[in-house]
Amino acid sequence: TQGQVITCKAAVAWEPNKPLTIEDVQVAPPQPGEVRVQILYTALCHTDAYTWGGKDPEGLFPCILGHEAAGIVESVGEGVTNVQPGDHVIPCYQAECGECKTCKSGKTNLCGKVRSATGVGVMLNDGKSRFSINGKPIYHFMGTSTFSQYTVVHDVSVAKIDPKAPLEKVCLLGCGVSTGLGAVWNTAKVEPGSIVAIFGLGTVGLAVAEGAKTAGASRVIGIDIDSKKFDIAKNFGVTEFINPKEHDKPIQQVIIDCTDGGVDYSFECIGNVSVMRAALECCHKGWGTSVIVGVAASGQEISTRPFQLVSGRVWKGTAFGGFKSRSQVPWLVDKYLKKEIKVDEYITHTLTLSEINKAFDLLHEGGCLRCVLATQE
Ligand SMILES: NC(=O)C1=CN([C@@H]2O[C@H](COP(=O)(O)OP(=O)(O)OC[C@H]3O[C@@H](n4cnc5c(N)ncnc54)[C@H](O)[C@@H]3O)[C@@H](O)[C@H]2O)C=CC1
Ligand SMILES: N[C@@H](CCC(=O)N[C@@H](CSC=O)C(=O)NCC(=O)O)C(=O)O
Ligand SMILES: [Zn+2]
Ligand SMILES: [Zn+2]
Repeated sequence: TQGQVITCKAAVAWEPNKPLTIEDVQVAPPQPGEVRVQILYTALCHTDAYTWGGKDPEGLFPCILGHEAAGIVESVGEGVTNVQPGDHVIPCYQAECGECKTCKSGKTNLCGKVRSATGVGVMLNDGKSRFSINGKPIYHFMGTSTFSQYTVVHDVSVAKIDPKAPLEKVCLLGCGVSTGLGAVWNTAKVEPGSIVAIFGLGTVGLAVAEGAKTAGASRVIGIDIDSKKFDIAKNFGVTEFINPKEHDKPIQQVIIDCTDGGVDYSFECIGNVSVMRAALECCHKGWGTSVIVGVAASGQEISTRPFQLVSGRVWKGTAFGGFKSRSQVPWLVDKYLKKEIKVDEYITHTLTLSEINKAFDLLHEGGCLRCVLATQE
């Protein structure tokens, strides 16, 4: 297949909210600096649903969604040295080139090398898509497009991992689990003894809980409007639960009252701007830090009284938990292999690529954390 166009199955999102259809898609060979990957397993993240739902200002249609996956390198373009055919890899929507201004800053995991292209659904080399159906281009998504049996990614957007790792599990390290852990370890830098509040107990929020537990937090307060989440959350380190629907007072006041003035760290893992405000305002004055992890819909804005910040609270955000993708995803995979972090526990459902619409339905049901799709049926 090297150097040839591959025709394979992919789930195409033609329009927002319209069911995806499985199509025969032509995947062009990788150009210089590109890697063609056979995707074996891909999970769905809430961000896929957000873009499919028309809430993403960068959402372009028709496109191939998907960004939490694992596979094997099929071929590489000219000049690619970091991976070779046969390598086991995790595509990384947050690139790491190591050479651009932001990579070299040492202050962030955001990489600027390919972001301008991935934000408009194309590849950097020629500004075009590698996907087409009978000559009609189909946009890439987040530089990964993993709802396909084959995809093409930039070489700076692929992490080589230990071939011993089960790809049907570690695909989750391509987004949700890594993001939650990193939000605690890299962005907030939670210290032992801290009181932590987590708003939203989906995969991302539960990974925050696991990160907080390993960081030595003394109390981990989980807040969710779905009380069914509470039982499972105990297994990830949540020690106390609050359902805002069961309280008359604003949730920030409920939390302040039960924590002697507020929490040390809070994490918003929903994408709701009102909850983002509550998450900031439940922090302790003088030092409490709130991290925005959730992705809010196009047009939404956050607000609070400036006094909240003047009086010492800190408002931050995180992308991919602050992890440098190509360097640190292999490290996370190794931690999983050493049983130092959970991954299997987040997988509540397994389906095939052709059942992807059912998987999107499941994502909106309380009982689903992550649904992993096998792509090679
Ligand atoms: N910043 C980043 O790098 C990343 C951000 N995300 C974003 O993180 C968010 C969470 O993702 P998932 O865990 O996959 O989503 P999810 O949908 O599985 O979890 C969200 C949870 O929030 C709860 N919830 C909804 N409204 C609520 C409210 N008003 N108050 C309290 N709880 C509420 C739901 O019951 C659910 O348990 C999404 O917005 C996603 O787009 C995901 C991955 C990476
Ligand atoms: N396209 C959206 C922004 C979506 C967003 O914030 N994405 C996160 C990752 S969410 C993963 O599930 C992210 O890493 N953001 C940083 C980035 O460089 O994209 C919009 O335009 O609002
Ligand atoms: Zn994601
Ligand atoms: Zn870079």
